[in-house]
Amino acid sequence: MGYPVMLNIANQHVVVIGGGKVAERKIHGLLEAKAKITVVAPTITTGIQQLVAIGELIWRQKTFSPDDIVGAFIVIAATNDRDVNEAVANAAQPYQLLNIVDDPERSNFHVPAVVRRGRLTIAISTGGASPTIAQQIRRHLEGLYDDDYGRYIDFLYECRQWILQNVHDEQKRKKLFKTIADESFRKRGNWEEEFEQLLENVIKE
Ligand SMILES: C[C@@]1(CC(=O)O)C2=NC(=C\c3[nH]c(c(CCC(=O)O)c3CC(=O)O)Cc3[nH]c(c(CC(=O)O)c3CCC(=O)O)/C=C3\N/C(=C\2)[C@@H](CCC(=O)O)[C@]3(C)CC(=O)O)/[C@H]1CCC(=O)O
Ligand SMILES: NC(=O)c1ccc[n+]([C@@H]2O[C@H](COP(=O)([O-])OP(=O)(O)OC[C@H]3O[C@@H](n4cnc5c(N)ncnc54)[C@H](O)[C@@H]3O)[C@@H](O)[C@H]2O)c1
Repeated sequence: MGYPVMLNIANQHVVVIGGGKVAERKIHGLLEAKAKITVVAPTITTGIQQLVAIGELIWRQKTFSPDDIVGAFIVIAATNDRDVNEAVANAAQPYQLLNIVDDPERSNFHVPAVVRRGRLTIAISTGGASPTIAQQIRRHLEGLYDDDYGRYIDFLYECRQWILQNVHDEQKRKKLFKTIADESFRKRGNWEEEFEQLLENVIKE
């Protein structure tokens, strides 16, 4: 059973071997997390070419060699050649995070399907059973959690930071956190005004 985590990979070095359709999909997810990406491949998709042109990542136009992954925090082997992907697996150090797109058994992590709504992240994994089902569940959840929900989550984040800084009474904090996380509060939609009012009331108590 996999152990789910949220990795902070901002400014971390990621090397993607291969520049096809699957590599492009992984690159989009990595860019959202602000990774520093190097792609190693003799040819890349037009989508990746555009990202190279605007300086979002570095392309080394070559076939894989073991020195390409030295110092990488994450290594993704995404070529269409099983032998090359295996060579990448053999070159990786045990402490590197390794995803081989055609060999889940030799990978030490898989990439889940993801819904992002503001600070909310929902990751879906079927543990290699069916990426297509993971995609279906993602689409289903995208319908349940809309952009407004994301704005609500971001609002909660701002409130939480403010409360942690300014409200030192633990009972009051708990009451505030609980109230703004209530479904009825979210649905009424006057988040800012209600929060101001709530603060006044709770602080007076
Ligand atoms: C979720 C998602 C994330 C992402 O890639 O970003 C993802 N695959 C997605 C799509 C997708 N992948 C495939 C198809 C074609 C239909 C089909 O075959 O079913 C489609 C659908 C499509 O392309 O539309 C084929 C496929 N995938 C893997 C193998 C090899 C194998 O299983 O051995 C093969 C056969 C290759 C071959 O032909 O040989 C392996 C993996 N794919 C994973 C993740 C990991 C397990 C996640 C899990 O189990 O939940 C894992 C283990 C490793 C990894 O890649 O991390 C993304 C959906 C994103 C979204 O839409 O939200
Ligand atoms: N994990 C997944 O989500 C998933 C989904 C579909 C397919 N797959 C698997 O992923 C593989 C890649 O699929 P694709 O559609 O992206 O393939 P693709 O044909 O679009 O791209 C292959 C890429 O690999 C590069 N490449 C080939 N030899 C190389 C080498 N020696 N060094 C560096 N780069 C090299 C090519 O230049 C090209 O950029 C498929 O073989 C399939 O088994 C995985």
